[in-house]
Order: sequence, then C-alpha cells, then structure tokens
Amino acid sequence: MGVMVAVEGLDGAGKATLVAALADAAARRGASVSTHAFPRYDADVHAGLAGEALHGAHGDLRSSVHAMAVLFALDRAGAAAEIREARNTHDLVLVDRYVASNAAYGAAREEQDADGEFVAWVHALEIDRLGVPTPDVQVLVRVPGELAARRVRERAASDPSRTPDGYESDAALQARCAQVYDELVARTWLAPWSVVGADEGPAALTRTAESLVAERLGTGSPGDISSGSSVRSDTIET
Ligand SMILES: Nc1ncnc2c1ncn2[C@@H]1O[C@H](COP(=O)(O)OP(=O)(O)OP(=O)(O)O)[C@@H](O)[C@H]1O
Ligand SMILES: Cc1cn([C@H]2C[C@H](O)[C@@H](COP(=O)(O)O)O2)c(=O)[nH]c1=O
Repeated sequence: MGVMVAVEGLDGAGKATLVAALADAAARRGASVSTHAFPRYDADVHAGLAGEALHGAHGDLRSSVHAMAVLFALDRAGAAAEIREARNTHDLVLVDRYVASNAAYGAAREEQDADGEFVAWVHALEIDRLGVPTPDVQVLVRVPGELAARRVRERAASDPSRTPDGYESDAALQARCAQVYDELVARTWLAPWSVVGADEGPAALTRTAESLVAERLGTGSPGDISSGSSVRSDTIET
C-alpha cells in the first residue's frame, strides 16, 4: 500500500509546484507516483459548478459556505475509488488540496476556528459519511499572505486563464484561512502534518518537505517518502 500525502496551503502558496517537484524526485528514485489535484474542475460536475461559482456564476451559490463545501466534498467523493486504487498500485499518492482545504476555507468564511462547528461538519461529511480516504500525512506550505497574493497576481498577469477567483481576491479571507490552517496543524487534524516555509526556493523546499514527511512516516532513509511503514493518522475526532 502506497503512502498518501496531501499538500495544503493558501492560494498561490506553491502547492502545485511542490507536488510536481516531489513527484519528480520520487520518480527519479524509481518510485511509482500518482498525482491528483482538487478541485477537478474539468472532470467532475460538482467541481465545475464550484469553479464557475467562484467566478461569479450561478446566482448566490458562492454565498453559501456549506453549499460550496458540499460541491467540493462531492468532487472528492467521486474520486475516492480512484484514490484508493492509486494507493493500492503506487508507492506514492500525492494530492494537491484535499479535505483540509474544505475545513480551512469554510471555517475561515464562517469566521470560526478549527474547534468550531464547521470543521467538525467537514469531517463528519467527507470522512464519516462520504468515505473519502484519510491521507497518511498532510504538508502545509506556509507562506505569508502577501507573498501568496503576489504570486496569484503575477500568475494571472502571465496567464489570463488564471484570473483570481472570489476566494483568491479576498485578502481578509486568506488571512483567516492561514490562521485556521495553523490551528488544524496544531490539532493534528485528520492526519499528522509537516510544515514547510516560504523562505526556500522550490528545490530546497522539496528537499525539506521530503525529509519532514519521511520523518512523519518513520521511513528508514531521510527523504524517502515513497516506501516504508506509514503511520496511520492519529486523527483528532471532532
Ligand atoms: N518555492 C517557491 N519559490 C518561488 N516561487 C514559487 C515557489 N513555489 C511556487 N512558486 C511560484 O508561485 C506561483 C504559484 O505557485 P503554485 O501554482 O504552485 O501555487 P498553488 O499553491 O498551487 O496555487 P493555487 O492554489 O492558487 O492553485 C507560481 O507562479 C510558481 O511558479
Ligand atoms: C479543494 C477545495 C478548494 N477550496 C477553495 C480553495 C481555493 O480558494 C478555491 C479553488 O481552489 P484552487 O486550488 O484555487 O483551484 O476553492 C475549498 O474551499 N474547498 C476545497 O475542498
């Protein structure tokens, strides 16, 4: 059974960049790697609707925190079998955004902390009811909000298809979301966490992430996150 690592963080934190680098590094060592990203805008109707709502479509859909979270959750539920299969057939399963994104963004929108009703509701919905697989480790790419926002703006300037959506352009929401992520880490919510910082370029960040995740997983060799015994989540039930 492969190791499943979910990468989390603010919009523009560098999650996709880290996932790609981790996948490359593991593949170079001969590991089989399966990568996934949520929301699956083009592959799942729920994610597609959520993406359109983030850009202003579908009337007042975006204003409902729970409706948006249900759409993101149904997207993941639709991928649950694929993720289980990937775990059975690959050494390493990497996921760019996962259940904790729903917890962090929804709680931030509701102005709740990680001990609040919203985070408990996400756990009950996604893990307990929809049977979404629990990751072995979560990595928080923890960057200052201003840096993440600058990256989002610069990315949009060079790629018009990445126009900032309603969450990305809300600095106050991103700031609250960063706070909730820190609380989820402190509570070991859902699974153990490793935190990587913003003061490193992609290559150094990847090496740090690999070492920290290997440490969390208790694998023999530092940096080898694709094999060895995986520590199942010491989940905090909420
Ligand atoms: N460690 C890094 N150092 C410098 N620039 C980086 C780093 N990581 C990512 N970037 C740059 O920041 C921008 C955002 O990165 P990326 O797309 O990986 O973020 P993301 O967290 O996946 O964003 P989103 O959630 O909005 O899709 C990209 O232009 C990327 O090249
Ligand atoms: C998967 C997921 C995402 N979100 C939020 C986080 C982002 O602001 C947007 C879109 O994600 P992207 O990575 O910028 O494409 O949606 C969420 O609230 N819940 C989720 O499960």
